[in-house]
Formats: sequence, C-alpha cells, structure tokens
Amino acid sequence: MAPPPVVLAVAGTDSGGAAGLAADLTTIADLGAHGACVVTAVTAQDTAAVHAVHALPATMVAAQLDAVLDDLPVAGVKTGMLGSAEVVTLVAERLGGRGIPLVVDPVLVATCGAVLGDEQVARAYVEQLLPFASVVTPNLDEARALLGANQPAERLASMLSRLGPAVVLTGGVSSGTCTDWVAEPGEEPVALRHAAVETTSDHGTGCTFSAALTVHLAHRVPLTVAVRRAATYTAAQLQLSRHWGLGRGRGPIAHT
Ligand SMILES: Nc1ncnc2c1ncn2[C@@H]1O[C@H](COP(=O)(O)OP(=O)(O)O)[C@@H](O)[C@H]1O
Ligand SMILES: Cc1ncc(COP(=O)(O)O)c(N)n1
Repeated sequence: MAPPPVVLAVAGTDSGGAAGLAADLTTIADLGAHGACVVTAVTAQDTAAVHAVHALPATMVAAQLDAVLDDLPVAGVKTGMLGSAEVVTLVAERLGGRGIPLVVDPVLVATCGAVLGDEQVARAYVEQLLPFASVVTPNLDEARALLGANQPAERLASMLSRLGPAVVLTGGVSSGTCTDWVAEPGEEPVALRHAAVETTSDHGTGCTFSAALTVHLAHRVPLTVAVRRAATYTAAQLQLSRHWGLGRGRGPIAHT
C-alpha cells in the first residue's frame, strides 16, 4: 500500500478540542493524509472563552520544524495560530520557497472574540509570510486587520492577492448563503456560494476548512476545485454537529 501524503499543521492547541491542532489533525486524517504537527502555542480554551495563552519560544518551534522537514516528505503545510511576530518570520524563513503548497490561515481573533494575534503579528503576516504563501484564508475581520482597511470582502480579497498569494476570503453568511471570495493573483475575485448550516456548534470551522484545503492542494488539485471540496467537507461536518450543543458557548464543529 502506498504511503499517505504528509501534511504539516503549524498551529496552537485548544484544550476544548474544537479549534487549532485538534481540528487540523482530525481533518487531515479524515481526508486520508498523515498529519505532522508543530505546536506554536498552548491555549487554555473552552467553547466560551480563551482563558490563557502560552506562546512557545521560537527556538522550540524551530526545533520542531527542523525535525519534521529534515525527515518527512511534506506535501502540504498549513499554518494556524502562530502566536508571535517572531514565529511568523521563522515560519516564512523555514517554509518559504520550498515549492510545497503553503496555506496560511491568519488566525488573529477566535470565534469567541479573544485576540490570538496582535498588530505586530498582523504586520509580520503581511510583510514576511504572505509573499511566500500559496493561499491565505482570512475571514472578513482578519482581512480587515491584515490590511487595516474597511472595504467590502471582494475588494479586500483583491488587495490581499496583490501581496502574492491566492486568497480565499471565507465565511460571509447572509440569508442562508455562505459566500467565499476566491482571488488568484492577477485575476478578478470569484464568489463561490453554498447553503449555510444553521448552527451554534461552529468553533473550529476555519481551521477545519483550511486543513481540508491543504490536503486537497497536497494532492495538487486546482485551487477552485480544492476550495469547493473543502467547503463541502466543512459544511458536512457542521451538519453533523448541528444539534450537539456541547459546552456553554459555541460548541465544536464535528471532528468525528
Ligand atoms: N454556517 C455555515 N454553514 C456552512 N458553511 C459555513 C458556515 N460558516 C462558515 N462556513 C464555511 O466554512 C469555511 C470557513 O469559514 P469561516 O467560518 O469564515 O472561518 P473562520 O472560522 O476563520 O471565521 C468557509 O468555506 C465558509 O463558507
Ligand atoms: C488554538 C486556536 N487556533 C485557532 C483558533 C480559531 O478558531 P475559531 O475561529 O473557530 O475560534 C482558536 N480559537 N484557537
């Protein structure tokens, strides 16, 4: 039997098991790839709040990256919460220019509103990491924070794509429909729409989506097809957890 592709997630932990590496590794496994993981930060987090954050020293993040990259044939990488501007720069140095699909989910704010990346982190994304990314997957708030601009989603997608990567600006829900804007460098943004699942069990949705997208890109599936497949997968997981009601806040998207 051929080995599965290796997909690396570089992200933080969520003690509630909804977002971050819990979502990344379960999604990667569910889609038939082997997940390697580099931990950037530990969060004490539940469905309602982020209670504490411990960012790992950059030297420890570097040691994990080196261990994985020196040994395994990594076919795709996704980054989630990176925790500090220093780690954003480190990831750009270690992963940029290797020809491996690199999906950057610029995690700055959690579903519950907690700040997971400050202005310095946002600036490091724009100046250091996005020029090396294959795809960046901000939601509307993250796109606004990255650019310091309050424009409509379509325009923000277009502006971000001028920094180098393709852009998938996710998640605007309106009248039961989700709209994701896909902007490839040098092209007009295209809207991909699908039906929204009505649920409050959606903690970890963005991580699940970007991990699924990375697995499809690791298989060298074209971007638009990969985005459609990742969105379909994410919506199916939201359907599964729709009535769970786990926890006091926004419960986890299904990872089963
Ligand atoms: N209620 C929903 N029903 C179906 N798909 C959704 C829903 N909410 C988000 N999605 C999809 O999940 C993916 C991740 O989007 P989003 O929720 O914006 O990420 P984030 O957690 O970073 O805010 C996108 O494809 C988006 O359209
Ligand atoms: C460790 C970690 N990584 C990412 C997120 C964002 O996920 P969400 O937008 O669902 O809160 C999070 N809350 N925690």
